[in-house]
Amino acid sequence: MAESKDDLVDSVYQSELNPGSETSKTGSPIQGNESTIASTDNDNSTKKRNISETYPNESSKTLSSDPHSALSRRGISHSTQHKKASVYTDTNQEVPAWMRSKLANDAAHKYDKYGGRRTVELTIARSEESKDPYAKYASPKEDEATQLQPEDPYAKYGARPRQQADSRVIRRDPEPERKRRHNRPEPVENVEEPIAEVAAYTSVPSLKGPGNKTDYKTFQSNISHKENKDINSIVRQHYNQRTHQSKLQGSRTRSPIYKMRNFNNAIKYILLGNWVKRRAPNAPLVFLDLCCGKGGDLNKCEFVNVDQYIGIDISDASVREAFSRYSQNKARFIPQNPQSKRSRDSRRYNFEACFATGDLFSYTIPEILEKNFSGIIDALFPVDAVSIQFSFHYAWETEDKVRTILTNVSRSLRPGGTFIGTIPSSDFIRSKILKKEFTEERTFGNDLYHVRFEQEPPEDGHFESPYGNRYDYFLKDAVDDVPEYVVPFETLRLLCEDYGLILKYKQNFPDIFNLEIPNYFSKLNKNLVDGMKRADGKYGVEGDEKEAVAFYIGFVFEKVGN
Ligand SMILES: C[S@@+](CC[C@H](N)C(=O)[O-])C[C@H]1O[C@@H](n2cnc3c(N)ncnc32)[C@H](O)[C@@H]1O
Repeated sequence: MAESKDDLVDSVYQSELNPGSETSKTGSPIQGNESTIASTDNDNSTKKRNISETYPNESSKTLSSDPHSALSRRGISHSTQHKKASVYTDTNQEVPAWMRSKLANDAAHKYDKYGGRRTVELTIARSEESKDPYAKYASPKEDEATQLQPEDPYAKYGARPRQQADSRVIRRDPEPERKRRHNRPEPVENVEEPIAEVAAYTSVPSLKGPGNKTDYKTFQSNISHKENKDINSIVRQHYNQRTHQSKLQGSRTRSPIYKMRNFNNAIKYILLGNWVKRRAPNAPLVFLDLCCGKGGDLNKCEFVNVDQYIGIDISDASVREAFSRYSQNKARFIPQNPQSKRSRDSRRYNFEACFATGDLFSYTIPEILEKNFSGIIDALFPVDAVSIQFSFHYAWETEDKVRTILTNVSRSLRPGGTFIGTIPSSDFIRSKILKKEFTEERTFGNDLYHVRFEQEPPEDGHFESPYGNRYDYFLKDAVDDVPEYVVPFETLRLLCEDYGLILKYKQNFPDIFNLEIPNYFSKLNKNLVDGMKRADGKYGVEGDEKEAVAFYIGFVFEKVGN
């Protein structure tokens, strides 16, 4: 267990603290020190958390009657102008109330507001799904009239023992004092990998990418001894490598999945556009992006008029990229209230943002954020929307991980706030199993994507436990056989209820697109729309892409309470 916050921190990146100046020494346009990036290595493989056995009473903080004072970004910047990010701060100095109690108590009681776990027995009802909604997505045995069976009754699912510490994970040394003093981001490098494993990058002939405009270098990861690594290590390495390579690949429009990427982005625009809601007309809109990656959803946050963005991801290279993307596109002057933001410059980000590196499936959000953004929980939480896009499936290795991320979601959201995500469809997977559309290598898919199960999936499509049902996922030019886990949706729905999250919406990607895109065509960026134009002149995906996108669903839960 981490004895102190310092145990959790390997390095911190922060824009130059330079109130009054608009340009930091790193060249990023900043205002005060509001644009801050923090990196907290929260890899759980070498640490354990102490989670209490009962939830404390839900203590959703009521916002101050003046929402601007309660949630104001200025509030944060003012305090931090005098007091740099908390890593530099003596713990004896003034700290927020919740943190004082934390410091006074055993570390085990830290962040009680974020709660612990209780062991609950869920009786999972059988899915009422009676027809196969995936029959229309091309499959070799489409004609065989195979009915979907009802969902497995996961009446009982014990948590698996916590993963043992993995000594193979190379931890970064604490950041040298010199770097801390200068508060500068480190140059991008693959910090947790031995040099040999990143040789592919050092041997790239030109750092400017392929010389010929028509060349495109398809992404391939290079992770050795995957079989001996835990999922966090593989995932982080994979997304770190992807971040580095994406700069060298050539024009994105040449990617074999360019249309599919645009399609997936359109889905996310639709989901966020329909479900991110401001609390009140004059209240700032706060958005928490869990597993934010390279900040691919920053544009969508501008689209839905976010005022404050918080992004967290386990991949440090991705987080740095997200911060850099944000810094380069941040509006020079950000209107300070939602009304004046009607005149916001839509080509820029008219919101404040902060980014941190952390393992969201093993640590609470205060543990990840507070060390570097002292007071942030009091100032910005609860938030209006929590988003987790294309990432939740990595958590379904163990019940512990799923409960930790759901605690993070639920404790972060205001009542009425929304939890919005995209995950692989368990119904789609079951449909593949039932139709026996698997090769002998336990694989289904096509030239664009495939799914390979670690173990023979049960013939009736009902996995014994809802957790730990691992497969390797491949998507050309994006994901290179990275392990993921089945997310049995009915289990997710019932678990969410347990966390005060009620299902409002669930739809597969093709249906989201077909039903909603007419409302969005005129609102979406022209390049995005043009990037979905098919050979037949219509818009959407085609060929192998159809099945690859049908693999996913979007969901929305709402936090209940008052
Ligand atoms: C497919 S990417 C999605 C990125 C982004 N949400 C998007 O839609 O573009 C999955 C992301 O999940 C992140 N991730 C996986 N496990 C994580 C964990 N335990 N904690 C935080 N982030 C994690 C990865 O680093 C990666 O950036």
